[in-house]
Amino acid sequence: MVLEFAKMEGIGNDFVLLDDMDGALGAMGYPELARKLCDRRFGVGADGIIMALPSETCDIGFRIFNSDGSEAEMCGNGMRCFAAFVNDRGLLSGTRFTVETKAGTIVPEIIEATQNGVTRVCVDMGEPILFPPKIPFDVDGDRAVSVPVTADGREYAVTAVSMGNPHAVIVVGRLTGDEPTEFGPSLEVHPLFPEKTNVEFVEVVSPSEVKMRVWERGAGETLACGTGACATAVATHLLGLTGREVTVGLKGGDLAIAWNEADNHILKTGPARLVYEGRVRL
Ligand SMILES: N[C@@H](CCC[C@H](N)C(=O)O)C(=O)O
Repeated sequence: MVLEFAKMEGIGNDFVLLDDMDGALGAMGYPELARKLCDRRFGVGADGIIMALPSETCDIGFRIFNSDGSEAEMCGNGMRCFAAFVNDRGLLSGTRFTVETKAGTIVPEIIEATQNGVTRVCVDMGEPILFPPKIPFDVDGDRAVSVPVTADGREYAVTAVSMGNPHAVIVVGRLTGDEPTEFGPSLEVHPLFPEKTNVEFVEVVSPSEVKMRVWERGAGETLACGTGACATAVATHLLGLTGREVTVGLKGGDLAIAWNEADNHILKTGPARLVYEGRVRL
């Protein structure tokens, strides 16, 4: 079977995008398809695959599978790539549309049309949720923003934020860059996170700028994570370290995050780029 795909990236977080509006690929099993296509030696190579699907509740449907075949509820960088893919292929008309995901309805808007393969997209990522519910209340009866978590004999102050998918955000003094591979694997499978978790290590540069490195659930260290950048902006704001608008600097580039006070929604703005289009034999 020969499959047509688009290889795209959002600040270095890369994906294989597939049009499955007619459901023909579902029979192959998306998890297996993800493992095969994401393999960087025997496949195309990517952090995940993203499917464009029909939807009964939104303009279009979106599913994301990590490189290990596990399904995630949402993907922030992937959503910008998806919006550019949908727009460039003419799957929908208009520059703003509703997308059904396992994390609810997400609304991307193309704010700068594709030029040299690059599209600028702003995504309404919805509302963040502090979790898990087991997190204790502090002495004043407020919910603690972070909890101590021990993994591999080390203690971390973790702020757990769901953007539909789980994130464990840890503020460190100064990033060395080795944190994801050193500490990510044991935190990803910590029992506090029954669905496993993405792990973000964060250095606060100023009230409007942070640096973040990430270990992703089901994909390992990646160059960037959009939902992770949103979770980071929420955590650092709740910890009193940043304002509601922050630039998150990742290995692959920057994302602008704004947490709107009026409706509690998070807007994430950044680029999406078509790397190439191709055909692969499976
Ligand atoms: N890189 C993504 C998140 C992809 C899913 C994640 N690994 C998970 O399992 O939750 C992003 O940009 O948000």
